[in-house]
Amino acid sequence: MPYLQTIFNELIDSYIDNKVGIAKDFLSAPLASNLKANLMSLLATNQLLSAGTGNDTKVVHDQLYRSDSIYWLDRKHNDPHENDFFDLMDQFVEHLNRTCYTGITGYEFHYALYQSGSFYKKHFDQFRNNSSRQYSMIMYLNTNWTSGDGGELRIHNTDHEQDIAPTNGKSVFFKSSELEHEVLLTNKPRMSVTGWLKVG
Ligand SMILES: O=C(O)CCC(=O)C(=O)O
Ligand SMILES: [Fe+2]
Repeated sequence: MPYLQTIFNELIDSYIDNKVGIAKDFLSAPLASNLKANLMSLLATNQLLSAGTGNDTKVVHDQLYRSDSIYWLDRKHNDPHENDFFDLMDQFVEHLNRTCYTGITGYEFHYALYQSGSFYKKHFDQFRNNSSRQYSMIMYLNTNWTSGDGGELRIHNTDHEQDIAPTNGKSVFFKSSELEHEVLLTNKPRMSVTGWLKVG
C-alpha cells in the first residue's frame, strides 16, 4: 500500500477505535519545517491576528479564553508550501470520503502560534448556529518537544482525559461536535496548523 494511504488509515483507524485519531508522521519533515518557516515569517511581518472565539457574526477576542494568534491558509497566496499542504489535504479528504462515505465538501485551515504562557480553554469546535464543521484536524510543527514544555492537547472523553503532546508532524483528528478539548498552558512557543473538514 502506498505510504500516504498507510498514514491516512492510521489516522482513520485510530479515530474509529478511540474517537481520537492520531497519526505521528502525517506531515513529512520537510513539509512541517516549511510550514513552520512560513509561520515564523508571518510572525516577523506582523501578519498573525489574535484569535477570536465564536463564528464570523460574533467574534469575541477574549484573551482569558484563548491566547493564540492565527493566520488562514489560502491557495490564493500561491505559496508553494501552503499548496503542498492543500494537495495533501485534498488526498486525505478524497481517501476519507471514499473509505468512510463522509461526504466532506470543503475545509478551512489556519496556522496557530501559542506563545509561551498561552492556552485555549475547554471548548467544542462546532458553532451552535452553524454545523458545517464536521471534523477537527490539527497538525503540529514542534521539533524537540518534551513533557515539561506543556501545551498538550487535552481531550475530555466521557470517562477519561487524554493528553496529547504537540510533537512535530503529528496529526490529531476527531468529530467537531463530539469531543470537548483544550490546549494546556504552554511553556514554549507552540506551532500548528488547525482546521476543519466541512459539509454544505
Ligand atoms: O492546537 C490544538 O491542539 C487544538 C486547537 C483547538 O482546539 C482549536 O483551535 O480549536
Ligand atoms: Fe478546538
